[in-house]
Amino acid sequence: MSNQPTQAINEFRSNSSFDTDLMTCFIRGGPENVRNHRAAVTRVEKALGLDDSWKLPPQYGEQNRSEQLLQGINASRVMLRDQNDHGHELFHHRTYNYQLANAGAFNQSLVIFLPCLQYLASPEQAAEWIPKVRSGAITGTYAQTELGHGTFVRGLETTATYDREADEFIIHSPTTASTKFWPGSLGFASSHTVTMAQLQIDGKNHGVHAFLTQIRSLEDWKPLGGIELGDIGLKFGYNAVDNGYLRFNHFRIPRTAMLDRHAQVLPGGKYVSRGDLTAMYAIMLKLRSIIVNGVPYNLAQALTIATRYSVIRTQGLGPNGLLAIEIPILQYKSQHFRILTLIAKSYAGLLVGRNLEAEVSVYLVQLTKGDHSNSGYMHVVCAGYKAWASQLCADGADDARRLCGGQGYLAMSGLPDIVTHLHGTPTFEGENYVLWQQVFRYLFKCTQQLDSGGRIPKSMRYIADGFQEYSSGNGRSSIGLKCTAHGRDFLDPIVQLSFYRHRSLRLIFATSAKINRDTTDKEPTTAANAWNRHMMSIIDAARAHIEYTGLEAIYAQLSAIPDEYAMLRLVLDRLMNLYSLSTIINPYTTAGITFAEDGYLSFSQLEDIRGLADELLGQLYFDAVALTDAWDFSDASLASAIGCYDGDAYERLLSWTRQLPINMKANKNDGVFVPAWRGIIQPMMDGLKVEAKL
Ligand SMILES: Cc1cc2nc3c(=O)[nH]c(=O)nc-3n(C[C@H](O)[C@H](O)[C@H](O)COP(=O)(O)OP(=O)(O)OC[C@H]3O[C@@H](n4cnc5c(N)ncnc54)[C@H](O)[C@@H]3O)c2cc1C
Repeated sequence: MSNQPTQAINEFRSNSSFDTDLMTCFIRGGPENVRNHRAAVTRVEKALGLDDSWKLPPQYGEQNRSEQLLQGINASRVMLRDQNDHGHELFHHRTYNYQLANAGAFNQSLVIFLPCLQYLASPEQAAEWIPKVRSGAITGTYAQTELGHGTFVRGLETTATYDREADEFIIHSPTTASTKFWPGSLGFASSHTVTMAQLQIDGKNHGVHAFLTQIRSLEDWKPLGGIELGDIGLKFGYNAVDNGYLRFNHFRIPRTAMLDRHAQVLPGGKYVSRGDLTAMYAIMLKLRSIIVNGVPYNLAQALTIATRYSVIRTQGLGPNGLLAIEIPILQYKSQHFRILTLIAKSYAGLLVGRNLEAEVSVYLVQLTKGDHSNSGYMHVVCAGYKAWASQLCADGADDARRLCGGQGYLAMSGLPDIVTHLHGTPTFEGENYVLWQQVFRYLFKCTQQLDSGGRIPKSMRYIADGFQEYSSGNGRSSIGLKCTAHGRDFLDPIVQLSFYRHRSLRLIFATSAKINRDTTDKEPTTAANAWNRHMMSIIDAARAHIEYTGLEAIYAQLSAIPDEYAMLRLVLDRLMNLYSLSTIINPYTTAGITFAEDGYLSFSQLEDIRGLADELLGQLYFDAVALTDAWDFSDASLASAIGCYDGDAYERLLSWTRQLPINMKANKNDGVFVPAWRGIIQPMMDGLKVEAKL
């Protein structure tokens, strides 16, 4: 190990402005959580043989598809066992290496299959099945998506037809497009699924319902008769899990296998609806909030690697090429800006996620009391934050990868796996562009209510307050409004919230006005066409609303920070100021246009904001390493040759490179890669010699 990089990285650590351990406790929710989590991760890493950071992690060897899956299934087994042996649920939502739980073969069982039973099953069904899932006696997944339909659930084609004689359902895949395709752990790791299928009784379709379906024998794990299934192959990411396909050929299950908390089929075929959507809402909201809470960790993983590497890597002789020694790349302003604004986003995601979790918990209690009054609002909040957080973190992690230059493109940097994993999140559990529309649909309804003199929910009060100012004539009445702040005013959260609020109101009312105009003009178009025509404005407005309420959530969290973390206020304030201001002036995105396009913020105000962002970057420079250390990722969980805690990137990368099986095998043959030499290169050379003679 060489000392130089460790010294460089430690210099940052000793110059940071806050206590890293205290920040870890803040991030993880207290010292006890930190201790328990560290102990569990250490046990799992040891059991998987990952605890020596100088040893090449197995995934960088020559793993084929089968070996990747085996490694993933084994890791999942170890996590499940650790939870059972030590009585905790730390891996229910995230794996030991912080991937969302659906990336682990049996974790899928806990993150989605289990909640389906908790919220969709009757008490009797739940009592029978839940203990089996918790202990691992059965493993399950959630089979909704089909080849032909993912987003549009009503379009699913799998059928569950009631057979009165046998008192059973016949589950069937009538077309190629109805093949279940994508569910995690479906290929080989699950014994059961919750299958979403169209319920048919006496030729009448009752819509999509959930059926607990055993798909494999618990004796020999063979697929049951009438079932064809398997893995869907290599994916962009998520390769340690067996996302699978499944076809049903008139497969029979008992009538009691329909999860019947909110609808039941009685013996003889009578359909009884309890009209209770609680269950569906609860699961969807919970899963989305898990994503919102999970993805900032993945962004922070990518940034931990990129920050450590940017401190130890030196390249070039300074901005003018005039310095005598090469400088750490973090000193280049573009690197400095990108890393710190991304770190700010990871903390923004953490705080928004925390706020959301609290809101979801309150809502779930309301639901258990039969109070649905908040359902529309909570649906919007979870959909919007899921779309916001998944995009922010996926894009951010990819930039973190680019921040490491060529090395970031190496699998052994750990970054491609983090990035590709994150890039699944904008797609599953509600495709983001579809979710943005759901957010706006709710906002649009609010504006229609106000137009007709009605009232809107209290949680949307800012829209009611802005109604007079912003609503008339395509939002034109807001055009003359100007922000009056200048200079250091922009560091005031109230000022920041005021221009996020302005932008959101303006876009919501202007977009609503455009849709209304198109549906009521002389040549009216249908509402659906108007919607489609203005979809990009719709997405802009929905985003602006979520970014405004997200910033409110961030400042609400900061103002309620417990006393024991008061010492962190300064650095967190700086970070959140940087997050809020750099969203407007970031030269790499066009998101800032909507803050200024109507003249609300002037050129000189934007310059003030740029100056303040610059000042914040300077204040946070030496905090960069500590801000990422504080997330407390072990070396094994990062699986990065260039991002280990000691900063010894070059030595470790070269060591791992030498351990690559392809190099080890070649070295046994004096550095010759025999199959390439014997099979291709040698015959080619021989051919060239013959040609040359001719
Ligand atoms: C890693 C991963 C894990 C998954 N795990 C599971 C699982 O466990 N169980 C399961 O059932 N499924 C799973 N899925 C499937 C996933 O839920 C679907 O892929 C997702 O719902 C998107 O649906 P789709 O593939 O049909 O995309 P499509 O809906 O076909 O989307 C394609 C494009 O069309 C656009 N589009 C579609 N509809 C609209 C619209 N109304 N307005 C505007 N644009 C639109 C989208 O924005 C997108 O750009 C998983 C997927 C991934 C990637």
